[in-house]
Amino acid sequence: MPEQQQQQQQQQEQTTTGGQQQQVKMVLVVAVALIDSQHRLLLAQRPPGKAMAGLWEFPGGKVDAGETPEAALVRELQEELSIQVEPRDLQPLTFASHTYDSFHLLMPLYVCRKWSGQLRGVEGQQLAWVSPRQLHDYPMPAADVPLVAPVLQAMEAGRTISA
Ligand SMILES: Nc1nc2c([nH]c(=O)n2[C@H]2C[C@H](O)[C@@H](COP(=O)(O)OP(=O)(O)OP(=O)(O)O)O2)c(=O)[nH]1
Repeated sequence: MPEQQQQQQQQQEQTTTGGQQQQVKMVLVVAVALIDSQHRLLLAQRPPGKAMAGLWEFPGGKVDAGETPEAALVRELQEELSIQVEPRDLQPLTFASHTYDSFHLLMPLYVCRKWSGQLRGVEGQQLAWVSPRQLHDYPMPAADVPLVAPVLQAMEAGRTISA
């Protein structure tokens, strides 16, 4: 095997088996940019007592073992917001890949414009419907910052399509 290829393989093995490299705890979270007919985005505030309390995030949560990201998101939206979403109405938009102090977050972000049910914060979390202009007034977790531009684009695209 050529030396370069051998080095690449060794690097891969170290990353996947732990080898000499530092182990990374990878956390898979799935989240949604829920956009309503007035082109506003739903943000949820992280409650007191949790990590990053007070920051505004995209609704969602951890993907359980054996679950697809879409199934996890459908479940989380039912549990957190009491709404029903069809997997086909979840459009992949972008993802976050961010290293926090104690874990690495990998978070696919979907856009959803269609749901049923009466939306409410089931866990008592504060919710806000936010216009593109207001979005910068809502402090978000570090991982979410690079997602703001694509989300704004999706909000604007919806406005153009429905105009
Ligand atoms: N749902 C969501 N989570 C986010 C966003 N940005 C971000 O860094 N996260 C982080 C916060 C948490 O560490 C993790 C979400 O998992 P979670 O909601 O199940 O975790 P949690 O800390 O609220 O609660 P727990 O179940 O671990 O007690 O992802 C976001 O926009 N939406």
